[in-house]
Amino acid sequence: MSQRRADQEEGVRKKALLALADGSIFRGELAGADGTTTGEVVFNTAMTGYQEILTDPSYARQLVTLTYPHIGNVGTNPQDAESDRVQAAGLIIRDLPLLASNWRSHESLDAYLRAQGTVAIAGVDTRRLTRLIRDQGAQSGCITSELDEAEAIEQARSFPGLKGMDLAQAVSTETGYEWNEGSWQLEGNEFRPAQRQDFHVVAYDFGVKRNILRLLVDAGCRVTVVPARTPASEVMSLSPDGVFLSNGPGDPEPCDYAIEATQAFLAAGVPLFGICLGHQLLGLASGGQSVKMKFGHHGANHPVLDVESGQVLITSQNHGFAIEEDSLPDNIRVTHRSLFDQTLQGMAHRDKPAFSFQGHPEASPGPHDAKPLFQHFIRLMEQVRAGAGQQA
Ligand SMILES: NC(=O)CC[C@H](N)C(=O)O
Repeated sequence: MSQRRADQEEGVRKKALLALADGSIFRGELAGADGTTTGEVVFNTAMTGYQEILTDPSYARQLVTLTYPHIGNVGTNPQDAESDRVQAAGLIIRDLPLLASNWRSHESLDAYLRAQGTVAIAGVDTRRLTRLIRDQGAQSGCITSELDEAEAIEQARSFPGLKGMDLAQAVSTETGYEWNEGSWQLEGNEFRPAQRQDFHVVAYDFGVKRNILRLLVDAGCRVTVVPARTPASEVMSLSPDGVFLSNGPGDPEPCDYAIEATQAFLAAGVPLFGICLGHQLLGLASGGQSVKMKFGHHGANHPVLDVESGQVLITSQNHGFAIEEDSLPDNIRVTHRSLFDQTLQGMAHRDKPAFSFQGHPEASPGPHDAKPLFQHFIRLMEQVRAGAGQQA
């Protein structure tokens, strides 16, 4: 059913601007909440999944530019959120359609953003902005419906950038909980209930996306989610078959508590699977180094080479930091590389049951080519349980 967006007409007409730290100004109209927001400006090239992107905790403190020009066509719904709220610091789009139309839609994007207090700007020349970021690198920005140009530039410059920022503990859950919900099913428009619970997985929440937890449940895991700063000893007392290191925002390097815990799991030979920030933490815990990328990878169609099989996976990506392949010790083998820039996309320990992936096998949004990695984690837990193997 179509929803007329009469309630947002006023908001769309109100002027807003985006200022970058380099002094660039983009003029547009306010979409979402009135006010001012700052963060690191990045671009995402996915053509679908704006609600999943907005609610992905890995986007904390970032102003997300969506390069697909029409954003809002299918409205928003309660099921597609990857966490309990909008996590991106702001949204930058070309065109906010006048109608939101989809059988699952509950609310227009504009109304949703306003309810969430998220400042967004529409009518921006996102192609110019994306080229600027691609050429000069991600930079700090400010979206405002209330400041003048000079004030907005000053605000943009006051945002220090994500390098050195530990945001994982800022977005993590305060208390542990059990997660029992499987993936969303078209039939019945509902989430698949947990079926088997063959393995107990403790999942660190550094900003975890719900679809990761759902795919662990689908794969036959009982999932206990724990806060980012939970010591390894506490996790070990839960007798997990495996430990999962989640995605999350910010720089992995200052997360010393998580790096330390990961080292303890490696030493104990517990099966480990890391996604995105979790991959970076495994890299650091293994002796590697992380770097801030020029503008990162944010999209849903990035080709990644599976080094051993020679297969190319089309993947979902969202990261601004990376582990440097050259910094990895000899006991790590490279399993995946980006075909865009050859950066490290996946690795495994040769002598421990630990592996990780830089992209997003849970997609949401994006293609499912890398989804078999969840089965790989299951096989690893099976092998360790059977005492048959120590390699990822
Ligand atoms: N999605 C993620 O987990 C992102 C990891 C990290 N914050 C980065 O930007 O590289």
